[in-house]
Amino acid sequence: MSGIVVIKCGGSTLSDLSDAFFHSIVQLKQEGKHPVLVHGGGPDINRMLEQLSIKSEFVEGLRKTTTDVLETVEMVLCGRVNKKLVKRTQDSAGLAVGLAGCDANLLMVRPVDLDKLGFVGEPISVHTDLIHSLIEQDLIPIIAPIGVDEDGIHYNVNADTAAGAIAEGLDAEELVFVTDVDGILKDGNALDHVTDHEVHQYIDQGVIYGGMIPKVRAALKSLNGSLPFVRIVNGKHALFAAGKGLKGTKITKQATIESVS
Ligand SMILES: Nc1ncnc2c1ncn2[C@@H]1O[C@H](COP(=O)(O)OP(=O)(O)O)[C@@H](O)[C@H]1O
Ligand SMILES: CC(=O)N[C@@H](CCC(=O)OP(=O)(O)O)C(=O)O
Repeated sequence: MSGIVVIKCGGSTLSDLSDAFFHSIVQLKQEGKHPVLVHGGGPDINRMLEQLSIKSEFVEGLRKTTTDVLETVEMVLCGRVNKKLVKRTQDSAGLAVGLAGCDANLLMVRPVDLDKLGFVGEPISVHTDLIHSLIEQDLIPIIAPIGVDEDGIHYNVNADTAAGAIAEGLDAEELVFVTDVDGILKDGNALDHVTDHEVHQYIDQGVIYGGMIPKVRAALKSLNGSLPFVRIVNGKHALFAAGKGLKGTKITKQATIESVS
């Protein structure tokens, strides 16, 4: 199916997303494209864990996920955050269906490292039939990043990683990371274009760090598939419908930079 646009909404920007943002996603659908939202919700998870006095820590950017943490992550992502996004989309006259990667075995994963990280999953395959049928019914899928393994066990998946895998699995024509900065910043300025080669350099130099690392890693992985470029944009001003012109940073492979600029 052509025209699929995967939009990853980061937890960092969820409270900044405007009505215009959701209107533009619905408009994109009306223009014949097929938006699919994948969301995070790290800050909301942190707040709930704190309220419940459940300790959690990050190991190399991934939340160590015990059984208690997993239960809280599912509650926050599949319950609160997912349904808020469904509401915002429907308030903008779209019809949305909220689901998680464990529904209908959409996002199949394996544990990254059970001893070190607990129930943290890395995607191994994506079953796209359900998403395709939702799209065919003119619905906008909104997906929480909970994966499932072949034994039916649920896992917490970094939302950037989940979005990259889902974009690849759906053969999306676009993948956009919506976050709380204007793109990849270097010396205080957002870069227009960055190549895969430069991304590696910036990670080594410490220009790209923290929460930006899973985004660029997911972007680089997707560039090995069908996508010619991946964007990182600020949720405060991102608008998707035709003619709006998404700003932010475009990540491409070295060889394709000229053809997509
Ligand atoms: N070079 C960079 N340019 C922009 N942001 C960066 C960079 N390196 C690290 N970051 C950090 O990445 C953050 C975005 O990642 P994260 O907080 O995980 O957001 P999200 O919830 O949207 O996934 C930015 O707010 C910033 O602190
Ligand atoms: C394994 C892992 O770290 N999962 C993330 C899932 C949410 C997420 O990625 O949210 P953001 O996009 O807001 O960062 C977590 O528990 O925070």
